[in-house]
Amino acid sequence: IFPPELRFAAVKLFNQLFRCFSSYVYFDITEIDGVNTNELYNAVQLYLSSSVSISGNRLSLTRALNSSAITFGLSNNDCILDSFNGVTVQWEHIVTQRQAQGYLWRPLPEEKRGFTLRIKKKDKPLILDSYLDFVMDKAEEIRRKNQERLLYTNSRGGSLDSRGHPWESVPFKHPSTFDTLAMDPLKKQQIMEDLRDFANGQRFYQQTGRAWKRGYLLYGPPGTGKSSMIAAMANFLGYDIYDLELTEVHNNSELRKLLMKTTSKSIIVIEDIDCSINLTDRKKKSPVSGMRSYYDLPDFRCGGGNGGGYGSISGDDGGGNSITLSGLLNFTDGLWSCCGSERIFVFTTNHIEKLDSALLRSGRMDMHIFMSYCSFSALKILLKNYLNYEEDDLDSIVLNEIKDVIDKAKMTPADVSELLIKNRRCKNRAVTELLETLKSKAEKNEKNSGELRKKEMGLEEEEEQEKRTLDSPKEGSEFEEEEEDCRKETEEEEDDDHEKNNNFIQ
Ligand SMILES: Nc1ncnc2c1ncn2[C@@H]1O[C@H](COP(=O)(O)OP(=O)(O)OP(=O)(O)O)[C@@H](O)[C@H]1O
Ligand SMILES: [Mg+2]
Repeated sequence: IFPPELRFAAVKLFNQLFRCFSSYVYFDITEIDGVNTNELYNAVQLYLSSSVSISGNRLSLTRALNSSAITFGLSNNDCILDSFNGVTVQWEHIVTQRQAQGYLWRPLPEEKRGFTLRIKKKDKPLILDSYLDFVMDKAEEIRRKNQERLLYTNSRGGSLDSRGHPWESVPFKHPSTFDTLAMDPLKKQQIMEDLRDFANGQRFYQQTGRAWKRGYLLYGPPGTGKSSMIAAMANFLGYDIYDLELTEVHNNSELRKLLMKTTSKSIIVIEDIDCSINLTDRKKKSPVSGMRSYYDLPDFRCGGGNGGGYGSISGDDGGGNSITLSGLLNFTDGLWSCCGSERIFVFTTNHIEKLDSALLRSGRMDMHIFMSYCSFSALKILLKNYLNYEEDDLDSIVLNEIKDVIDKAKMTPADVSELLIKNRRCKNRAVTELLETLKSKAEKNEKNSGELRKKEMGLEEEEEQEKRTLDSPKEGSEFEEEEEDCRKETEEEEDDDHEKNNNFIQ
């Protein structure tokens, strides 16, 4: 009976009256704002997926491109309550049919989707100030967690891609985690806590006026898990990895450009740093110039031109065609290192003694982590991961035997895991072979160290002998000794006189 316009006006009036007297305010977040996609809508959807989980009756499931996880979402016209700082809010997912449209340059979906946020009027300031920011941050975190991580490399040697990017990326799917990493559990815990503190430390870094970055140096013999640790760090934090190949970088400014093109929340890795650049103490005098230090000198690069070893020194001092140590130091700790934030630098080396102390100081390499040979606690982790062995499953006699020899054997986790993989079908054989290998290695090491000790003792004796022959009295020295004695006596007499005089004066 009523014309539609009148009916629409009446509903609108009723709604307005209702909202006037209601103690709630409503915010509509539509999927498409005009013709642009509304970022907030996607963020809310993702955020709610973490709180909805699998508890609802009817949920919508999505899996985005490049995502490694399925996310749950609210179904059409469903509601969910959320609380933030003690305030309860309600989200409603509203889906309606879109009315027929005229010609659009970009066709819109047939359904009109949006979230309506209902909050108490008195809570409005709190919600608008921080809740929506919180939702955005949380959504970003979930997105990062679900998204595949990327491994970037600069192996193109400085050339840029069509978008001006010097880095090439591939999906990063390394399965190493802190659970699979065999090392002392206490040390592992410390590293994990340090990483967690770093990732949650935005306010701390701001308060203390420090750039939000942290450096780790992983050192130890080959096969002790340095690269595996980097992968575990990336998986733990959900960061991308930039694997910087220093031998592909031609000069300091190229290094800086590479740094500028890295994103936040990433780990920048330089593996085998001692092989990539000459990193002797920058205070040492250069053998070539005599005046300038290594710090000022251009780098002697590995594998450059003359195949292996450090390349030759060019006449250039930094701005030209090779990286210098100072360039690298600026890269890790200079003003440029803080473009972007939340960066972790990881350097690895087999020879820490070769590195410049300037590179090792706190602020550049904040934490030095020694990756050691396989210890008993590390072995237990490997046995559990590779053979599904718990400590109680093993015979205590065998366990004690292993405990006795494992440190002396100096076997790397890589060697141990290889042995376990080889025998993974027969657990008993794996353990017996492991024990045998450990014993024979321990014996060999002891024999070697005994021989070395003997050699050293022999050398020491020879040196002593040489010293004795050099120190043996020469002709005329007796007279010198007598003279020395006389001199001492006169000096003592003089001192006595002085004392007497002094006493007297006093
Ligand atoms: N601590 C460890 N925990 C678990 N697995 C390990 C560990 N160390 C080594 N491995 C195994 O050995 C292999 C080699 O280890 P990784 O590449 O991490 O050693 P690395 O210390 O980086 O050696 P390099 O100095 O030669 O680069 C890995 O594939 C991993 O499976
Ligand atoms: Mg490695």
